[in-house]
Amino acid sequence: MSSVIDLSLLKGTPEEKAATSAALLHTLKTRGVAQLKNHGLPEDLISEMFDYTRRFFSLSLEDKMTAKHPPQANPNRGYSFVGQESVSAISGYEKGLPQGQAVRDIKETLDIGAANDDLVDNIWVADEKLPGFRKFMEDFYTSCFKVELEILDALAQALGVSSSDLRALHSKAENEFRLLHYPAIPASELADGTATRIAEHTDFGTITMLFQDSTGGLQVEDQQNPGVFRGVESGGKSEIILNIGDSLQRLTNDTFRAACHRVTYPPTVKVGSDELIPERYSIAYFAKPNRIASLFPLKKFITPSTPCKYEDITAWDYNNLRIAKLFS
Ligand SMILES: O=C(O)CCC(=O)C(=O)O
Ligand SMILES: [Fe+2]
Repeated sequence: MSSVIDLSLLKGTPEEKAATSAALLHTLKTRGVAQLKNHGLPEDLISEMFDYTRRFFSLSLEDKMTAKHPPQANPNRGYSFVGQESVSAISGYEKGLPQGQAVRDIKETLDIGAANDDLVDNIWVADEKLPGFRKFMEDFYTSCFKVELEILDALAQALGVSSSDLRALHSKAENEFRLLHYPAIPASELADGTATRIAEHTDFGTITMLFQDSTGGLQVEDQQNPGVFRGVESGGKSEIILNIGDSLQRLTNDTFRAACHRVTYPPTVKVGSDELIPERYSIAYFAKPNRIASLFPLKKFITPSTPCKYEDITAWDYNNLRIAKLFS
């Protein structure tokens, strides 16, 4: 079955909406990720976003460091240089596996939040370094929020929960948005397993909407076959790759499990060869519940045969618990 889902059908007849929502749920539960087309974000806008992303990372290190991410995890805003953040510190978290196996991520990132966030300000390079960048990214964030709400409605329908309740949990748009650049490196640098592009992990929020260029290398763990990772080939830059994060896993008491994913060699490059792995750009929009929202599983998912698996915690406390390890 093709896992590319036409999101415009959510605006179709009630039958089309129900079938599309069900297909989304099924794909996420089996494959771990769903590839979405006709989601409403114009192709030109996405091209421009990749263009700005490329231009940001092409600035000198000195310029990028004028917007530097603090050395600690919080506030999670600004530019992180190659080596600053290590995702392997949290690999296996939701599986309860031992953590902290040291693998370096060879990536640089820029973390962005809502322009009007109550708690945390964004950290930008001066506008004259990259005119229009800030405005573009702030607007793009808002456009992603609209798509997020449509996806949440569809998931609510397929799960049989109230879509207004799920929307209410996300009403403040306290989301995060990350630009990523994986520089070109010789394949031999990844050969001994002490470095990768991004180590395996689950995202912390509700859902993640990811855009990737055509380089490849993104892999997701099959939900039915733990330990088996499959490549997610790019269906073009404007495709959204959707995955579930830890917060939705908790809210649904494991009905949905967060998809474990990583980025490594693209399929075109032979493992351990001395070929150059081409650079790669991606953009991730992490939809998160409001900071004050409770992540206690929703009533519908607590039954005699599926007893509650999680303690109560706010989304913000949970998020901070998870990110604390990333920059230590
Ligand atoms: O670069 C990618 O495709 C994935 C990035 C990612 O998983 C993340 O930033 O959480
Ligand atoms: Fe991720």
